[in-house]
Amino acid sequence: MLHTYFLKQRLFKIHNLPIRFGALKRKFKYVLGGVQKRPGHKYYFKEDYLNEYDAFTKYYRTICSNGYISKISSEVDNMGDYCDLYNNVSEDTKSLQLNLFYEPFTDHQKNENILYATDHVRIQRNIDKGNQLIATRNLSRNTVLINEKPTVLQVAPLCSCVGDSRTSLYRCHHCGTSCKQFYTCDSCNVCTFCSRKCLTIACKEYHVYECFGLQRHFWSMDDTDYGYISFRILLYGATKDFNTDFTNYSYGNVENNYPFIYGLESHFKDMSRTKVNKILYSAVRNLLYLRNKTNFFKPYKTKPNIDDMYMYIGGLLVKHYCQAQINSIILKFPNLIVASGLNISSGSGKAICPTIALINHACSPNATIIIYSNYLVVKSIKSIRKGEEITVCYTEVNAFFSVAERRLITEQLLYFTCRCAFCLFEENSIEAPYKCPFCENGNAKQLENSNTKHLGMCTKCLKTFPLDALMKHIKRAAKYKSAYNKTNSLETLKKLEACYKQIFPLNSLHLLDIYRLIYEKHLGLQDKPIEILKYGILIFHILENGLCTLYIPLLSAKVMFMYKMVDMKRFMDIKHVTQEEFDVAKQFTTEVVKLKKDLLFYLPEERLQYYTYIQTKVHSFFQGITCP
Ligand SMILES: C[S@@+](CC[C@H](N)C(=O)[O-])C[C@H]1O[C@@H](n2cnc3c(N)ncnc32)[C@H](O)[C@@H]1O
Repeated sequence: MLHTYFLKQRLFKIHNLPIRFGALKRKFKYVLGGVQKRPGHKYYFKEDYLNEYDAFTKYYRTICSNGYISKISSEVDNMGDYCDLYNNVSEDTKSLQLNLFYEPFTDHQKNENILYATDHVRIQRNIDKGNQLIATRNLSRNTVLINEKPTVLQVAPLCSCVGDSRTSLYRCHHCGTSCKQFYTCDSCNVCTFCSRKCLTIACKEYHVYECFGLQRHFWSMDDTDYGYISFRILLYGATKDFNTDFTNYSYGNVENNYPFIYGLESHFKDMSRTKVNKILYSAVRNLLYLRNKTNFFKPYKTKPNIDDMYMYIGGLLVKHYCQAQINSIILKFPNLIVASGLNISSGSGKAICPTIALINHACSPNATIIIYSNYLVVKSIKSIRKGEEITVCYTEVNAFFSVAERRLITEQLLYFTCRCAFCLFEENSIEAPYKCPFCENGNAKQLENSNTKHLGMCTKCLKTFPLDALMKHIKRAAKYKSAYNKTNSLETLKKLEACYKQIFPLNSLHLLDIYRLIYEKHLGLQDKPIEILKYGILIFHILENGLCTLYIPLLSAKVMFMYKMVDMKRFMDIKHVTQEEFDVAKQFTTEVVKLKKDLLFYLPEERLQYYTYIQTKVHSFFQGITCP
């Protein structure tokens, strides 16, 4: 029995295992995956990651002692006969396979320091989010930023018991290309490859270990299970001697991307116990499969301390499972479904792309990931300013949920509290709502401690100040608010606005609500156009400040706003405005005119011409107006 075997191997004396194993590995110079190891490689464990490793060994010890290990072990040992995978595939299906979506990108400048990226981006460290990608110049929409081939890929193999093979589309198991002709592995007849080269590499590097399991659906391959991809990352690491050294400062290496996979975020420590147990179970299962059903460990069987090796691999499987959860890109291939009308259950999967994994999440993102056959391409979906962070949306959250709802989703599913620009802005308005008397637009909060109950502290300059004066305004504001709710009078609302300006920063959401009410409910065509312009501009300023970037609804709203101004009969009659009003209006119209470049790629030509006409008209009006 396996557990007795492990017992014999003194598997449980593992407290100082990393050090012992480091020495062990150097001693072994072992052979993995049929590839002869080069001598002299360094092996080490990073202090930070001992936790996954320790957790695995502890779990293993527990399930060995309560007999559970024999249950998993017999599950692996009794894996049934393989199914009739692939036999049902007709000739017709084969003729449906086309490499429709291959689109090589050759026209962009390569980044010298980041593998697969264009020179439009660079890496920066952020205290809250770790690595982030930053735009090195102003970018227009639809710009290619990264064009990456997955380092590790999971493509669910085609099988009649998983999906209807007659309407399925084939993808290369190794590189993901959708292909016209394919080759299959002789022994499993399950995995399809686009070329003999892919087949040979796959068989040599990892397929030899997975072949048996794939025939028997050992891995579920569904969206929420990362057992298979963690196994594949491990096998990729094995071909690179688990070498996690990177000597120069550039990010990514085609020859050995394992150090960069190894360095990916895992959030192991943030996961719930149930989740961790699921991962540990998957790791044990994979480990037993490797041990019982493949010759992965064969080169070490005769060596002492083979038990250390098992624990080391188990720890890595846990680590890679966690990393895959956080960093894999789910491949749905919707472009293929739309274009071909095919069910592509066989074509879906996951990809590990260390360069794309540098991109952080945002609830209002400025880039997206597109799948082109065997490439994953990151393209901008908005115009991006130089220095702005490149972001994509990881999950089904969007800016229309509240910050609390969005954070609940990222915390539960992805183990981090979202700190994107949009969330921070909203958070500040809720958690530290007050105006700081010392710095412009600083957000201050009330200190919680009972001794300091009447003290406020600015989150920006960290200075404290008495809240008494603010409290007076807050009381007064409450009075005005209830009065407004009863009377709906513009006069009261303006008093509330004045009061809010004493309490909240000028770009706060509280003031936005007031401006919106005034603009949408109280100002009509009979009012002074300059008043309308003033409140409209205030609304746009707050929105832009919050959203941090330019995006299409905001842009078209701005132009529609200008259109409204042009349409107002009395607008053209304005002869005199105050210097202040004039400056604000001029600055705004100049900004809008500058946006033409952005509009250029957002709008069809007819609409663009129309919008440009409006912009120019209002702009020239303000250029021509006289001031006292
Ligand atoms: C795919 S990685 C992105 C690169 C990562 N910053 C790094 O240093 O490796 C995802 C991880 O980045 C961090 N992250 C991404 N977006 C974030 C956000 N909006 N707020 C806070 N952390 C974020 C989280 O730790 C998340 O698990």
